[in-house]
Amino acid sequence: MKVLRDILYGVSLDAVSGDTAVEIAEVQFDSRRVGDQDVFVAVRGLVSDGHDFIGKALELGARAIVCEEVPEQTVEGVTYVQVKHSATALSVMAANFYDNPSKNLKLVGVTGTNGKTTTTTLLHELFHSAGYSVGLISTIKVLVGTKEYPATHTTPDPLSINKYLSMMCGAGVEFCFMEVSSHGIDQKRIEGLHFAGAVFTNLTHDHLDYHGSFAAYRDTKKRLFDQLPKTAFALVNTDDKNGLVMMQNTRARKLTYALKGYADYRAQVLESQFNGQLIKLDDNELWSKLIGQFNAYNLLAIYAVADQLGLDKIETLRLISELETVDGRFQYFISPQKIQAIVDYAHTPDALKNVLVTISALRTGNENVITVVGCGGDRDQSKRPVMGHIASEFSDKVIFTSDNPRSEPPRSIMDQMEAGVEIQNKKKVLMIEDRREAIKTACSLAQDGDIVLVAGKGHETYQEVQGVRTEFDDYKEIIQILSN
Ligand SMILES: CC(=O)N[C@H]1[C@@H](OP(=O)(O)OP(=O)(O)OC[C@H]2O[C@@H](n3ccc(=O)[nH]c3=O)[C@H](O)[C@@H]2O)O[C@H](CO)[C@@H](O)[C@@H]1O[C@H](C)C(=O)N[C@@H](C)C(=O)N[C@H](CCC(=O)O)C(=O)O
Ligand SMILES: Nc1ncnc2c1ncn2[C@@H]1O[C@H](COP(=O)(O)OP(=O)(O)OP(=O)(O)O)[C@@H](O)[C@H]1O
Ligand SMILES: N[C@H](CCC[C@H](N)C(=O)O)C(=O)O
Ligand SMILES: [Mg+2]
Repeated sequence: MKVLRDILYGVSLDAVSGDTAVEIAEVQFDSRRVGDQDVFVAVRGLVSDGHDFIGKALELGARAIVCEEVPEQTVEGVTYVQVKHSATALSVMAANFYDNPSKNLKLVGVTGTNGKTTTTTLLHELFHSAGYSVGLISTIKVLVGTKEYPATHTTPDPLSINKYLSMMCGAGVEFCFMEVSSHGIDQKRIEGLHFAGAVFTNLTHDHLDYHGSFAAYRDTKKRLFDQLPKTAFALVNTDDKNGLVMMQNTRARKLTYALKGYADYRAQVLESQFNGQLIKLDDNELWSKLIGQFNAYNLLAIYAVADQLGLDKIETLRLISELETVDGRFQYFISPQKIQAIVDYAHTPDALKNVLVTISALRTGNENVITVVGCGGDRDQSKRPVMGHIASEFSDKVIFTSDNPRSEPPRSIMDQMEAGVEIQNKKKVLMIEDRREAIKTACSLAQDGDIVLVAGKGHETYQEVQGVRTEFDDYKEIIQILSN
């Protein structure tokens, strides 16, 4: 039990009616979860409005209501708190309710279009192998030390975030690495968190359906850096043209990393192969099993974070050289018939291009590249023709297929991808709606030495159609097909 007044500490209040000294069992933002003596925060969403569920929350026993508009009919004995912005209030309340756990460990947020899961997962691995107890909040999973919980979002809702952080504090976790998505920032899921540092990986085309424009998407990402305290570090990739923009208004210590331009932390790729790459990092040479220039950026970022958090540089380099590929990120398999398979989570134009350019550069002869790719339903439609163009331009054969069509007809998503294919590349394209059939066909077209890239779903273990998820795992599928 916590006292409402304490839970509201730091929330900017417009008006209060009723007692704020009441005891509260839990904070809730979903009326369906409300129990006796909870405080219900009514948040306006994209589909519905939490204010419409205040009555339901009261029926279920809510003791207090936090909202932007107090209902005309109020209930005796209930405390009503009016705020400007419920979602912001919810985050601050969630942090208070769990005793501000982000202040009791070192929390580092990683944002950017691509590389968040890779960077945070590698940081978790690195610090774990350096002997620390570490937390992770990512697209793939949440880790409290080594205990694993399933992820629902890349950046979960504020109650979940603070609950996990509080569990981490209880388990003696010293560092937590967390992905910060633009949805998370926009929906104020990270408000009220105390960050020790933040990293910006890059900014390219994604989520324009949600943010409306690239500028709005960029400004949303920037808010993570605007929010940092003076004691934190802000580490940005300055090879990305928006790197410096991120730091414009931050109070944090400004740090940069780059492969191309001048920066505080620098690296250079000296040699690349299918089994890894040789990187010069801070004047030391390092062999990593992670492939592609984009991973050189990720490795440089984690090296810089480790340095900022006080790890020994030489020990860090040794540990980085032992890091394994993250699930579903450039996962490589070579079949008995010498067909090379790569499963990668590239689901944005930039990621797809990076992966295909990396594959091209690693080709030793005239192996063909056969790409299987789709685009998610109910997500940014404008990236579909761009991804269609990239897939066909950088592959010898491309099969457009389904990738979580959600509520959309798969064929129409595939048609939008195909619309981006230039006339001279049209003959490279096949359209196979069923993803399993698409992968099978790609494998049957492949000859000795050829490369089959299956892009877009990476670690995902399901295919989502009309709200129903059926088991599907690209990596398992392709291994099974190629092993028979
Ligand atoms: C588009 C989007 O981000 N939507 C998120 C948003 O939902 P919403 O605005 O539709 O909420 P709503 O259904 O309108 O409900 C409004 C309020 O009424 C409440 N409600 C609703 C119904 C009811 O009976 N009672 C009730 O109290 C809801 O709990 C909510 O507080 O708020 C919900 C509660 O926090 C989120 O679960 C939901 O994520 C949906 C499921 C989602 O798919 N989000 C994706 C796009 C997302 O967030 N992705 C990013 C990553 C992107 C990337 O990595 O590239 C992420 O961080 O995961
Ligand atoms: N630093 C990087 N720059 C560009 N592309 C990258 C980088 N790191 C990874 N990628 C590509 O992007 C894909 C997604 O990587 P990752 O899962 O790490 O990104 P993310 O930012 O977590 O994505 P999401 O928004 O879905 O959470 C990878 O499979 C790879 O193709
Ligand atoms: N976090 C991203 C993941 C996209 C992965 C892709 N497989 C899809 O389902 O669109 C999103 O929700 O947009
Ligand atoms: Mg991620």
